[in-house]
Amino acid sequence: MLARFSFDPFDWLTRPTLRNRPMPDQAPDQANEKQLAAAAAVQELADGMVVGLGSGSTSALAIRAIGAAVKGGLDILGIPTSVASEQLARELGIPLTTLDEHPAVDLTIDGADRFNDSLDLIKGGGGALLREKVVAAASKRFIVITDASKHANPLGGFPVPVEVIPFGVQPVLQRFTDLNLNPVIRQTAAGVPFITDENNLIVDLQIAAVPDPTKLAEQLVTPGVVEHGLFIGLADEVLMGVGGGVQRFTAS
Ligand SMILES: O=C(CO)[C@H](O)[C@H](O)COP(=O)(O)O
Repeated sequence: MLARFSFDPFDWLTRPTLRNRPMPDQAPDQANEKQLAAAAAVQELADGMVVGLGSGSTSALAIRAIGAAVKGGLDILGIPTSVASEQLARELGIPLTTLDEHPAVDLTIDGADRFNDSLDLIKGGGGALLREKVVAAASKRFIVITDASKHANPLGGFPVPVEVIPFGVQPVLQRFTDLNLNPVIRQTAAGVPFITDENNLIVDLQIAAVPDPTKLAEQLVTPGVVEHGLFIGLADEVLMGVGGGVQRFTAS
């Protein structure tokens, strides 16, 4: 029988769900950095665009700014990457569409849990990585918005989420344990497994650093895994709020 729990330095992450996740305590600077990055990304929108709407607290700020722009006359269609983002976009009156109607997305704006100088990302802290990756991969341009705490070389300092079908979770846990990846099934505040918008489980790999994201991504491909939170070669730019401004990282 696999041990399901060990010391969890990311305990806050494993408890709440995306839908009811309280914002972890964040310094005013961090909140301001997120706001600056979100506002800068929204400047890139233009009439007629199909826009991927990311998930998480930074994306929510961008969605709010998009909602205000739409009220002011901006003519776009949004494709949300989670149920939570869809609810927020609807509340704000942002017209929505689907990948069935628009399989090519002009621009997606989404947050990240970590990024490195190569613009490899760890995503899925909110459990929305599957839809996020589908939308990012369908996008002509993918802009990531973060505060300064998300920049990490090597990539790491945050668990790598993996979305797994419930039927296959035990063999997947066994494989990841054999690879010394310290897998833990994500739990909600109520102590039951977190269920994604696609009705799967999230297994968080509690590893300190990901010096070779491509190698780890290859190791994660095994039956039962639907997708993982390593976004490699997808981001075109990261807009990182830092201090009172925005630092722009571009893919080389
Ligand atoms: O990948 C994500 C959700 O699945 C989020 O983009 C990521 O967790 C960043 O969230 P926040 O902006 O709240 O820090």
